[in-house]
Amino acid sequence: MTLLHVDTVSRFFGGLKAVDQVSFEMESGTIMGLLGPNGSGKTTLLNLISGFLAPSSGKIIFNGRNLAGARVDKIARAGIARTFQLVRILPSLTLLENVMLPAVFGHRAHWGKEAERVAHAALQKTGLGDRANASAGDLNYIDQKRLELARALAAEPELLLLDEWLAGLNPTELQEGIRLIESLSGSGITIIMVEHIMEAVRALCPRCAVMNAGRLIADGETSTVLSDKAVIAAYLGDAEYA
Ligand SMILES: Nc1ncnc2c1ncn2[C@@H]1O[C@H](COP(=O)(O)OP(=O)(O)OP(=O)(O)O)[C@@H](O)[C@H]1O
Repeated sequence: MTLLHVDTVSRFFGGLKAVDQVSFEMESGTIMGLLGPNGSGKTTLLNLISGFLAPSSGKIIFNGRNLAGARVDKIARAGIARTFQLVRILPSLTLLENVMLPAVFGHRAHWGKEAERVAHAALQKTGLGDRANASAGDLNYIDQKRLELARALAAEPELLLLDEWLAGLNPTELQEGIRLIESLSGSGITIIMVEHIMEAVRALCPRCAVMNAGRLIADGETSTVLSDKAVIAAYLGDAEYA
């Protein structure tokens, strides 16, 4: 079943085409890497899908409904959650309080004990289960990233958008992170992951799409896409192919 259809979506900032007529579809339960050089429009595209920005034109059809331009809270309720490149945890709250908020305001709008159960489950999945009452402000970098992911998972999304969630991890943490995303994907969540770490893309994503200067320049089987001339040129900055 098609879960997401991004249909000729564009977003301009003044004269800059940050996202330019991008189209793709995703089947439910699949995982896709979203690649591209710095400034190519990847985060803007995630912002458009998650409602942090409205598209200048085009449709974003999720579960059959066009969500283009809808408010962030409506999109979260519809079943889309995301992580941010710079983590957005609430340092003055406990880990549990951090994940309770999306459990309440996310896809299934839980209350009371049920919200607490979902929040605990999200902490458990990300390896923070035994620290629910610790202060988020005391976490080290990897644990902040885990909490950022737990917040997205507590919203119980059907579509999870990861914006360089693996960036900055050491080699051991990276392997743990890859296993964690693998298990999420195995549990049926549909995932788009913006990622620069090719090892992770190859390990996790049978499909990847590549952006350059706002346009989608490739979309297909990962090893084919990564050996595509235009993709290599985009990464190397060769205007002839890019
Ligand atoms: N709010 C904004 N206002 C103006 N320009 C913006 C805004 N957000 C992004 N841009 C511009 O849009 C283009 C695409 O940026 P975007 O952050 O989406 O790229 P990216 O592929 O995610 O890059 P990176 O890999 O460095 O995160 C860039 O030229 C950027 O400067």
